[in-house]
Amino acid sequence: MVTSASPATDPVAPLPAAPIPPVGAFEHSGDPLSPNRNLAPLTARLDALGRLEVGGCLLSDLARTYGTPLYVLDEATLRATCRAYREALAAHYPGEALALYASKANSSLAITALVASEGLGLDAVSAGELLTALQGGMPAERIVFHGNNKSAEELLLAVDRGVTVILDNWNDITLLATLAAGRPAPVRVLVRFTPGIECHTHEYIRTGHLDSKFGFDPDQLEAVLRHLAGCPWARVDGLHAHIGSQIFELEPHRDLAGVMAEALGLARSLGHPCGDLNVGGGLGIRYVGSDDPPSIQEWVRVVATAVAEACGQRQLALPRLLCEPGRSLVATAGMTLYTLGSRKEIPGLRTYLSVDGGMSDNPRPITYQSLYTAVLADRPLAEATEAVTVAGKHCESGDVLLHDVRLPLTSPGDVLAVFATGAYNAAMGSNYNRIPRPAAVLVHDGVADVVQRREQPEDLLRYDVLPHRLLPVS
Ligand SMILES: Cc1ncc(COP(=O)(O)O)c(C=O)c1O
Ligand SMILES: N[C@@H](CCCC[NH3+])C(=O)O
Repeated sequence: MVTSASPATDPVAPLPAAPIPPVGAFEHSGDPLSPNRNLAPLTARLDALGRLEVGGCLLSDLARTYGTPLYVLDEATLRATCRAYREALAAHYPGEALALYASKANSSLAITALVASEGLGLDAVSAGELLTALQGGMPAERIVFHGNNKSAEELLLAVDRGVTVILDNWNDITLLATLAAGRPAPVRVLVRFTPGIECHTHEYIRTGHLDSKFGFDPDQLEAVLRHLAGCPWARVDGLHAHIGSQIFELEPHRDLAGVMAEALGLARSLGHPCGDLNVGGGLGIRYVGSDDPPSIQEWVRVVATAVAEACGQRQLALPRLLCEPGRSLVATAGMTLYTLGSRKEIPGLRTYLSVDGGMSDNPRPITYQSLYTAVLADRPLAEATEAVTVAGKHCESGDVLLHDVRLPLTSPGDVLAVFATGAYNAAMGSNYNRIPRPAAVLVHDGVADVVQRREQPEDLLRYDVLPHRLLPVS
C-alpha cells in the first residue's frame, strides 16, 4: 500500500498558479485557465445596479422567469474547463491523451453535446448515463462503461454500441463472455484495479484504498490478466484505476502513475496490447473561500509527467493517457437559485432561513457535511450583518444547506444564489417528500436555454399504480 502523507520528491517545479480570487470578487472571477479554483463561473459580473449576472443573464430575472429552485449552468465556464483539460494534456503529455467526462457528476443531453463538441470523451456508469451520452452525440468510441455491478442488459447495450467496457470484477467477465460469444470482433475492455493508495478526502468518496468495492484487488490482477489472455472474446486495451474525489493533494496521483505503470508492464508481458492507461478523476474544486485546489493545468502536468516518467523508467512504450474528470469539469459552471421563505429566530441560539429546495436538489451537505457559499442574487456585495442557517424545506432536521453563514438582512422573496453546484447536485437529487426536480438552464451571451424542464407534482404520479381493489368506493 502506498500512503501519500509523506512529503513528495517532486522532480517538477510547481507551476505558478494565479492567486485564488477572494470570495465576492465577481467582476474578476479568477483564473480563466482553471475554473476549478474559482468560486463563481467565469462570466459572473455585477450589473450597473450591483446585481449578479452569469452568462449575460441577471440571476434574479432567471429566477422570476423559470422559477426556483433553478440550476444555472454557464456554457463559457464549461467550455473553458473542457479546453483546460484538452490543452494541458496536449502541452504536458508527450503521447496521445484524452479526457473523458465522468458524467455521473451531471448527466444530461446538453452537457454531453457540449463536452462532445469540445472533443472530450465520456465515462458512463449505467444504462441511463450511457443512453444520455449516445443520444447527446458522444461517439461510442470515446465512451467507457463503468460499474461494480453491471447488469447483463447494461453490458449488452455497451457491447452492441461499441463502447469500451471497464472490467470491474469476475462477474463482468462471466457475463461478457456469454454476451460476446459469436461476435465478429472482440470486446474492447480495460481492467480496473484498486491501486492501494490512500488520499485525504471524505471516506465515502475514497476509492483507491484496498477496502473498496470497486475494481479487482491488486493481488488478483495477475490472475485476471492471465485469464483474459486466454479469452478470444476480449481485447484488453488498457488498465484503469481511480483513487477518489475532491482531492487537493497531488502526491497520490503521482504515486498512482508508478503503480499503474508497473501493472501495465505486467499486462503487456502477458501479451495484452494495453495501449491505454486510465488514471481516473478526482481533482477537487473550490466550494468555500478556504479551499485551495490545484489548477487543472497543475494536476494534468503532474499526472502526465509522472505517467511518462514511470513508463520511461520501465522502458514501456507510452500508452494513450486517459483521465476521467467529473467534478472539476462541471461544478464551478453551476449555480443554484432559491427563493427565501420563512424565517425562524431562536433567541440566543440560531436564525433559520428556509428556502424552496434543499436536500432533494443538493444532498451533499446532509451526505458529506459539504460546505457551500451563497450570496443574495441582487445584493451580492451587501454587508453581511447576521449569522443564519439556511435550511431546506424537507421533513428532516438535517436538511440544512448552509450552517452558520453570514448574510445581509433578508426578506422573504429574496433570491439566494449558491455557488459551485454543477457537480453531484442534480445528479444525486431525489424526490424526497415528493418534491419535483428543479429545471436547469444553460446561459450564454445573455440567452438562457432550458436544458432540463421542471418536474411537476403530477409527473411524480406517473409510475404509481393503484390496484383496482384499492380504488375508493364512491
Ligand atoms: C471511476 C471514476 N472515474 C471518475 C470519477 C470522477 O471523479 P471526480 O468527479 O472527482 O473527478 C469517479 C468519481 O469519483 C469515479 O468513480
Ligand atoms: N458524490 C460524491 C462524489 C462521488 C464520486 C463518484 N465516485 C460527491 O458529491 O462529492
